[in-house]
Amino acid sequence: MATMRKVLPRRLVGLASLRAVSTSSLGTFPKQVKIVEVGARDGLQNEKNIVSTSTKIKLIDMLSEAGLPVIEATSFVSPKWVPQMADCAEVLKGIQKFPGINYPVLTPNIKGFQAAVAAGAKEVTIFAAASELFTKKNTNCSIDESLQRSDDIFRAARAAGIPVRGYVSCVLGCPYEGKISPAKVVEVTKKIYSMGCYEISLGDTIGVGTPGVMKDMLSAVMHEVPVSALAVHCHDTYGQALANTLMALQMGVSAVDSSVAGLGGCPYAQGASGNLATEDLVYMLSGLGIHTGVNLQKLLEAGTFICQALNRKTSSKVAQAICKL
Ligand SMILES: CC(C)(COP(=O)([O-])OP(=O)([O-])OC[C@H]1O[C@@H](n2cnc3c(N)ncnc32)[C@H](O)[C@@H]1OP(=O)([O-])[O-])[C@@H](O)C(=O)NCCC(=O)NCCSC(=O)C[C@@](C)(O)CC(=O)[O-]
Repeated sequence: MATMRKVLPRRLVGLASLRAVSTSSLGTFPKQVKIVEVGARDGLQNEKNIVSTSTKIKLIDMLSEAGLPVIEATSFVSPKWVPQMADCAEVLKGIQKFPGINYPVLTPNIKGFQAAVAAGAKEVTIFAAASELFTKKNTNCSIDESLQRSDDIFRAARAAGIPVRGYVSCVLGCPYEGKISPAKVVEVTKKIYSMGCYEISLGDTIGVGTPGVMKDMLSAVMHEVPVSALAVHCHDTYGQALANTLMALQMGVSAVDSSVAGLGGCPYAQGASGNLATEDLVYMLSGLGIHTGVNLQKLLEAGTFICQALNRKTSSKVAQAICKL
C-alpha cells in the first residue's frame, strides 16, 4: 500500500540526532529504554466493533517486525466483560513468536491464568488498582479480593516458572474516586512487588496526571520499590502522556508502556482515551539519544495498518506529521 511505504525523511532523522547531543541540561536519562507495546491489548479492548482475529495477529506480527521487545498480546478475561478479547487463545496461538520478544497476556484470575498457559503463554500480567471503586467496576471485587486472586496466580506461576508483571491502575486519578493519594499507590504497588511481580507498571488510567503529580507519586513509590522494577503507562486524555513519561525517565524509570497509533482505553474507566503513541515515544527517545531497538519506519507501517483496519485516524503526532510530508 502506498501510504505504508513512506520513508522517514532524512531531515527528521538528522534533527533527532542533533538533539541527542544537547540534552545534558535535562538531567540523567537511562541509556536504554524498554518499550512495552500495549496496542493489541489495551488499544483493541476498547473497540466497540469486533476486530478480526487475523487482523490482531497481523498487527502483532508487524509490531514484532518493528523490533518492539515486549508486546502485550491479549487478555484472558471474561468474554462477557470484554467481548473484544474473546479470541485470546487464537490470537496467542496464531502470532509468530520472534526470538527475544516477550508476549505477556493479562490474567485477572486463576481461570484466566490456566487458559493462558494452555494457549502457550510464557509470561502473564496481573492487574490491580489504587482505587476501590475502579477495582469494583473493572473486576467486580475489592482491592483485597483482587490481590487474593493475584496471589492464586503467583502460586501457580511460580510452580510453572512463569514470570509475572503487574499493573497498578489509577495512580494519578480515578474516574470514580477522583484524587488518589500516593500513599495508596505505594501500598498496592508494594504488595504486588512483594508477592513476586518482577516489574510493575503504574497506570495513569484516565490520563489526568501532570509531571508534578507524576513526580510526587513516583518519589513515594521509589522509597519502597526499586526503580528498576517500575514502569509507567500513561494515557493521553489531557495531552500529558509524553511529558509525564519524560518526568519518569528523568527519575530513572527505564520501562515505558505505549500503544501503536495511540490506541487505547479501558472499557471500565469512563473518559479514558488512548495511550501514549509508541511512534511519538520512539521519536522522542531517538532525539534524546536513548536506544530502544525499534525501527520507526516499520512501526509507522504497523500504525497505518491498524488505523486502516479500524477506519480511523492515527493519534500519533509523529505519524500525522510524516503523512503530511
Ligand atoms: C475478573 C472477572 C472475570 C470477574 O467477573 P465476575 O462476573 O465477577 O466473575 P465470575 O467468576 O462470576 O464469572 C463470570 C463468568 O465469566 C467467566 N470467567 C471468569 N473468569 C474468566 C476468565 N479469566 N476467562 C474467561 N471466562 C471467565 C466465568 O466462568 C463465568 O462464566 P459463566 O459461568 O457465567 O458462563 C471480570 O470482571 C473480568 O474479566 N474483568 C476484566 C475487565 C478488563 O479486562 N478490564 C480491562 C483491563 S484493565 C486495564 O485496561 C487497565 C490497564 C491494565 O491497561 C492499566 C491502566 O491503564 O491503568
